[in-house]
Amino acid sequence: MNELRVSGLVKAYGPEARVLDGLDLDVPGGALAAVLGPSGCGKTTLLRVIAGFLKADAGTVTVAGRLLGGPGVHLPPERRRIGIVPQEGALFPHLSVARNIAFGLTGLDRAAKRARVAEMLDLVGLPGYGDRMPHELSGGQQQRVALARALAPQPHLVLLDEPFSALDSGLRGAVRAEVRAVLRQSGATGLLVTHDQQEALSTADVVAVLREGRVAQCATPEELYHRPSDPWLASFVGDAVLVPGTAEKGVATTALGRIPLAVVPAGRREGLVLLRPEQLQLAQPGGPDAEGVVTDVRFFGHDALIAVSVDGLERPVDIRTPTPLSVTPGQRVGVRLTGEATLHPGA
Ligand SMILES: Nc1ncnc2c1ncn2[C@@H]1O[C@H](COP(=O)(O)OP(=O)(O)OP(=O)(O)O)[C@@H](O)[C@H]1O
Repeated sequence: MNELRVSGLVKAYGPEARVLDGLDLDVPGGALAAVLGPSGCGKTTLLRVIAGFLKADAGTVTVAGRLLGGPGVHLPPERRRIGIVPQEGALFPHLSVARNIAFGLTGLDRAAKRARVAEMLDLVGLPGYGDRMPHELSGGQQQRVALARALAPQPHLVLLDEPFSALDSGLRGAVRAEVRAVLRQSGATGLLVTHDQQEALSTADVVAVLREGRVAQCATPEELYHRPSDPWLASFVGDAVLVPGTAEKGVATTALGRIPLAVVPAGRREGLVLLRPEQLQLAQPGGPDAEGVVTDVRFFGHDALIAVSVDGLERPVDIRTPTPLSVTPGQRVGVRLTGEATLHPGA
């Protein structure tokens, strides 16, 4: 299988700038992994080292069991069997769609090349587009051609560097879904670099979050969202409600109420209890629930975030609620908890 294994990768641009600091990452063959992280955390550097454009100072890169880079080994990019889908402007503007796709096809005769180009155009849903020039395509079509070009030489791994950032938001979701489907069909492993957490969660099979030159957590989107390893990850991936609490016998007690814990710590522990805003519900005041005053309402169309200053808590908490809205700022409300939380001891 086409699994990607990155082990102990170190890359510094100078004595002060160690961008990758012993990074480990394993992606199963055929899976699409997203690399997510704050700006400047080293996402592009990681991609460039894997592609072979940059040499690592230490560590190894292996794809489909082949050592591509490591001590004394540095295969050039064209020998790595890695396809690349760069950001916007990826296509050669003076070449037709067919010649763009055929660009990396070496060692095939003309008929075989033509057949492969046609196969790729079918795969990305653009049959008959071979004679068009890139400027005659929409942004979404251009990204599909870029994907076809990357997949044409049958790579083991495809690197996608923020490939959707130039598309408007309406188109982005559809193109993402298509790209994911095409990658699955091709069998290639994918590595998608993005700083858009919604994109990472909705598109990838696994998400690796980079922090300080290493992978802070690599997990399925659901696991990352519901079981982040620490409060920083919780706040970086999605909206987080973090409140002090005490855990005992699998239940956390907080100013918001009591809530079962997904992972039960031994004995009695104190720490930060993580909830997501959709786990908080508005309730009638004067009942058994925690209470507070609505301080702010942010409307998003399908739902809204209601900030509530809860008695006993320093800062307001966010509650995600369906619309139409039933509350206004200044109103006193009850707050009820649902689901399970995680406790981050000593945080
Ligand atoms: N050629 C270079 N020489 C010196 N420093 C560099 C070079 N390329 C990148 N850096 C630095 O390395 C760090 C990581 O850069 P990189 O482009 O890998 O981050 P990134 O996570 O892709 O960022 P972004 O999300 O903003 O694109 C940054 O601090 C950047 O300034």
